[in-house]
Amino acid sequence: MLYSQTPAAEKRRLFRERLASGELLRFPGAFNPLSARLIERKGFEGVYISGAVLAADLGLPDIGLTTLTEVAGRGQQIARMTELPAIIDADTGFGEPMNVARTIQTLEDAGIAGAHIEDQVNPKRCGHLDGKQVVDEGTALKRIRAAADARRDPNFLIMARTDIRAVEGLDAAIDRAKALVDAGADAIFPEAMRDLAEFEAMRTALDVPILANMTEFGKSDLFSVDQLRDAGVNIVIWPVSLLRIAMGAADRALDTIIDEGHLTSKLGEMQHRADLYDLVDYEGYNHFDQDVFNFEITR
Ligand SMILES: C[C@](O)(C(=O)O)[C@H](CC(=O)O)C(=O)O
Ligand SMILES: [Mg+2]
Repeated sequence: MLYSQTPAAEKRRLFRERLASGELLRFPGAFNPLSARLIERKGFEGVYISGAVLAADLGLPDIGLTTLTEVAGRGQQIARMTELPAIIDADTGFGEPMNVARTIQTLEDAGIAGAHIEDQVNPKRCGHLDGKQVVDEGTALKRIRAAADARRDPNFLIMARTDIRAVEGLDAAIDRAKALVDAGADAIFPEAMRDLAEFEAMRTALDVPILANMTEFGKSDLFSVDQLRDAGVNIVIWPVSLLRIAMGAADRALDTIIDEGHLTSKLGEMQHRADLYDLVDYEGYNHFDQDVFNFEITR
């Protein structure tokens, strides 16, 4: 009822414990707070909060237009809806290293379990677009040092994302990732890896957890959970997938209204009212106070 019962510090502690176990943790992207509940209900290990989804949700391209306030606000709304740890996309940290420090503290306050900061130049763009540019190593390391020094909860996961693979190749990505770990990154998000061998090379080169981004229609092939586990990946995200699926379904449903004049043929594809009520726990509110809510739904 209402919100998550697990305090943020406890979510982070449990997340660190699971990450240390070496198992592959699956983090689908929640495109809103309600979908975070669904992800938890299905038994996933965590929730990813995507910058691309937040931008798209606002009708914006993913080119660094969103602000820390917007990202932290949406992150808080999503994180507090689930007992699962949430990892959030903090883009380039929203400015200079001092801004990065403030970003991390703000995300801690929002109840987030970890964040990734990337080494693109400002303004950044989606990691799967052409024409990306990355900052020099010194600037990238400063961002991560600032992030690691700023956190107050040592269990808040600082993940360094490097976009250098698409610009300078795999060897440069491995060198950059090693330097980012030395600067204090707890985990590495190697962006736009092309194939499994590249993930394996990253795995061999690093002692910290690595993340695989299984975003569709991008530069990486799409691998299964089993393939990624075998390659030694520790966290996998499907950042935009649920939004793509929901928007695809919405698009088709609008066509159906135009073509058929009603949505009867789509009922089987819809989340039933009973399932929605179950997900938001109407029953819990009913128990809390019969005067506030005393409604039953039957199929
Ligand atoms: C992971 C990512 O940073 C995101 O914002 O979700 C994007 C995803 C995408 O645009 O498909 C990315 O840059 O990979
Ligand atoms: Mg992003």
